[in-house]
Amino acid sequence: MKEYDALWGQILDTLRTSYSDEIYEDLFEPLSSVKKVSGGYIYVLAPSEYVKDRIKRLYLTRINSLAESLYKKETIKFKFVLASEMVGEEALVGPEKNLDKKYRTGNLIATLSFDNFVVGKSNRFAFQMALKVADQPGIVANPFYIFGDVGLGKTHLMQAIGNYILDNDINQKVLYIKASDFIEELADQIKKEKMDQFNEKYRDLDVLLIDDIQMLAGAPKTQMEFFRLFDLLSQQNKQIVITSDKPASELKNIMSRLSSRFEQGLVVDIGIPDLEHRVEILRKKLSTEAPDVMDINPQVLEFIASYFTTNVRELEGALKRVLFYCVTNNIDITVDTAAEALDTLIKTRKKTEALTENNYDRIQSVVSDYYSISVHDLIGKRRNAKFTLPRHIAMYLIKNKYNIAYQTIGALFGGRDHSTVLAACEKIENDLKHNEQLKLAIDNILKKIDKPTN
Ligand SMILES: Nc1ncnc2c1ncn2[C@@H]1O[C@H](COP(=O)(O)OP(=O)(O)OP(=O)(O)O)[C@@H](O)[C@H]1O
Repeated sequence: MKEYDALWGQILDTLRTSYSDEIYEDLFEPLSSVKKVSGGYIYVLAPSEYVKDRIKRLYLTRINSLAESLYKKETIKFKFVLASEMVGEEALVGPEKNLDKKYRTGNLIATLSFDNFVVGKSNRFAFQMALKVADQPGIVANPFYIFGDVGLGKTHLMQAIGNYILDNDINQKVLYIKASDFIEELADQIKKEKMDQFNEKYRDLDVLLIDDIQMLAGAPKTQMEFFRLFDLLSQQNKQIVITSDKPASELKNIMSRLSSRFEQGLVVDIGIPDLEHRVEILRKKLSTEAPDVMDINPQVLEFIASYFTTNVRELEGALKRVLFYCVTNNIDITVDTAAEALDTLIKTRKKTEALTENNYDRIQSVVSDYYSISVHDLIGKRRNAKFTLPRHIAMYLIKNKYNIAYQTIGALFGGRDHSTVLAACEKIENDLKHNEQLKLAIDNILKKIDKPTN
């Protein structure tokens, strides 16, 4: 068994260097060690259907080819299974469940529905409107534009619209696509001179769901093509749903006739869920993914929700980690064991949060130093040019370096609102085009910010 563990360790090391930290942490890190070797297969426990399914669809071929090149003694392949499938030998070696049941036509994932979308203050309006759009596609709001920060449920809501429409009328031609895949597909079809096929596929749709539209930035050809498609579909009242990480007016490098079209319909945002809402999301996840531990102490859920505050994907990941940790170690799920399971994650989060917060502080202190004013005045209310220029520069630098929401930056400057920060950043950006002195000042400030402090 040891040599199979070593092989699996080697494969994990290779995967860690091949994929982004996010993919590694989300999919590979939660996998266990080798559980069993039988019939030419190495069995590894996956913590959830989600991980198992993604590994199988996207990474199994790569894992097996790594196994082939690293292990020469015999042909050996990997299988990823859930703990529940490990109970009976037969369940393991018997025919696999049809995982594709989870997927349906048009790239839709059947499990992303309105039913399991937990509603709270931060997403209530978006949810209510999504339901109306799904009920009367092409009529209520077209396009329907959903924006919000990473991992807050935009894709879930968009997919739920698609699923609902298909549930009502199986003949509807619904397609979900990520904007980055749309760019790739278009480039590919142009290369293969198959634009007819491309047009046929997209212009024939009843419902187009396009995810992460900000990815079209800097792809002018795709934007032109998308613009044509958008006009064609909307003229025929075909429903278009768009998601983005920012409001349409803040999209950069997207042609304005396109972004202004996005605002013609209805724009909704999804915010950060509060504690109660986050606990509810965890409870819902438990009820679908681990119903046998539904009687878990509510304090465990509160504990997890109190640390993972800004991203539902991370929140879910933390819950999965706790479940997996306790199941594999055969221990009760308590606040203490949850803390043990999440120890490294929580420490890393604290470190990055502290680091980033300090960096905002650092920008503020370097800028105030440079202009010989106090940080108090930099973030304060006084409005003469002596204070406003450095203030605007500091806001601009924080936005450019960390790309955090304007609202968040406003909070760092005495609770100023989103539009004040936006105007300040735009002003500096415009001035930089012709003001050499400003450019020089910002270059110097940046050098000071980047200089290591002891
Ligand atoms: N309100 C909610 N209720 C239940 N699950 C949710 C909710 N919000 C988010 N999730 C879950 O959180 C995970 C991340 O959500 P989703 O992928 O929709 O985020 P996103 O906003 O599209 O993120 P990104 O910007 O990275 O594309 C998904 O598993 C989704 O099902």
